[in-house]
Amino acid sequence: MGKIAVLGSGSWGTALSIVLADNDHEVALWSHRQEQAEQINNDRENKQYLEGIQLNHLIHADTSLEQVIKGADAILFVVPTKAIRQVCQQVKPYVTSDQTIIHASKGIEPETNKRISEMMAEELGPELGKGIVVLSGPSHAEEVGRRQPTTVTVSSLQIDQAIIAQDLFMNESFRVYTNEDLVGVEIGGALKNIIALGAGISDGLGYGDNAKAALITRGLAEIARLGKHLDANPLTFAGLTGVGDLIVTCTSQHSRNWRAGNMLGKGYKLDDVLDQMGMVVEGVRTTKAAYQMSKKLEVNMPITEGLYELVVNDKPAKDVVDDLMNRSKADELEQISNG
Ligand SMILES: NC(=O)C1=CN([C@@H]2O[C@H](COP(=O)(O)OP(=O)(O)OC[C@H]3O[C@@H](n4cnc5c(N)ncnc54)[C@H](OP(=O)(O)O)[C@@H]3O)[C@@H](O)[C@H]2O)C=CC1
Ligand SMILES: O=C(CO)COP(=O)(O)O
Repeated sequence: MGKIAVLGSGSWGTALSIVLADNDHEVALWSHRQEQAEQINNDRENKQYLEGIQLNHLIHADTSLEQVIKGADAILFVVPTKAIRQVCQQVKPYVTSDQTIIHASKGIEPETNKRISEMMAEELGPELGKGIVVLSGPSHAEEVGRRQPTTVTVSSLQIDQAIIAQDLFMNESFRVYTNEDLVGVEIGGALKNIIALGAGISDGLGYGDNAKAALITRGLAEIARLGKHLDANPLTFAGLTGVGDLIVTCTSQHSRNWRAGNMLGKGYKLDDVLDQMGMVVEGVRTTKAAYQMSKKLEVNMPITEGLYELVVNDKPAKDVVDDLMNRSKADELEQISNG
C-alpha cells in the first residue's frame, strides 16, 4: 500500500493514523514538537492525546514536513482550524499536484468566515486547492482508536478525489460514505460544535433530556437555515455530518465542546475552562464566525447568538437560556421550508 502524510499529531490525527495503518498504509505523522514525535515513536502510543492505544509499526512520527510529504500519495491535514493557514504555508513548497489533499478539521475562520477547504485553497493556490477533500462525521477519536464501529462522510468539488479518500480509509470498523455537497458537509461539521457547547451548558445548569433534545433539533434548524443561504443541500444536514455529528457531540462526555460547555454551565469562566481542557475546543471560535455570518446574511440563529453573548460578552448561562425560551412565537419550519 502507499504512504500517507498526516499533519497534526493530536487526538484526531493519531486516531486517523490508526485507521490508515490498519489498512496497511505507511503513515508519516507530522508533529510540530520534537518531544512529542519522540514520545510517540519511543512508546508506540500518543500519551498526551490518545492514551492507552497502541500504535503499530507502520506509524512513524516526524517533525520534518519535507520528509513527511515526500513520496506521499495523500496528505491529511488535521490540525486545529486556527493552525490551518500556517500549516498550508509551511507545506506548500513540498506538495505536488498528484497528491490527494484531505482535511478532517472542523471549524470556520472568524476573521473571514471561510470554511476550511476555502482557507486551504487560498493558501495552496488553485491548482492544489481544486480537489480538496473533507472527511467529517460522528467520530470521537477515543472510539475510532479502539476500532469501534464508526461512519463518516467524504466530500470534494472533485468527487473522484473523494472516492480516493474513501478507499484509503474504509475498513471493517470505519465505514466511509461520499457526498457531493462540500459546503453542507463542512458547515454541519463546524457548526455542531456550537450546539455541543450549548448542550454541555444545559447539562451543567442541571437541565434534562428535554432541553438537550430541544438544543439538538433547534440547533439543526439554525444550521440548516444558514446552510440553505450558502447553497448547501438541506438533506446533508439530515445525514452523518449534520444530525449524526450533533448527536455524537451533544450527548457524549468524549466531546471537548460538550465538556467545556458543561463547565461553563457550572459557572466556570471561559478562560479557566479553556486552560483546563488542554485540547482544542473549536466551538468557541466557530461561535464567533457563525454569529457574524448570521448577521451578514440575515439568518435567524438564536442559539448561536445566545452563545456568542456568553462567549464574547460573558453573559451568564442561565440568562442565555431564559432569553432563548422567552422569544416571540415562531413556526417550526420558518426559513427552512419556505425561504
Ligand atoms: N478529537 C476528535 O475526536 C475529533 C477532532 N476533529 C477535529 O480535528 C481537528 C484537530 O483536533 P484534535 O486532533 O482533536 O485536537 P487536539 O487538541 O487533540 O490536538 C491538536 C494537535 O494540533 C497541534 N497543533 C496545534 N497548533 C499547531 C500548529 N500551529 N502547527 C502544528 N500543529 C499544531 C497540537 O500540538 P501541541 O500539543 O503542541 O499543542 C496537537 O498535537 C479539530 O478541528 C477537531 O474539531 C474532528 C473529528 C473528531
Ligand atoms: O467532532 C467530534 C466528533 O465527531 C469531536 O468533537 P469534540 O471536538 O467536541 O471533542
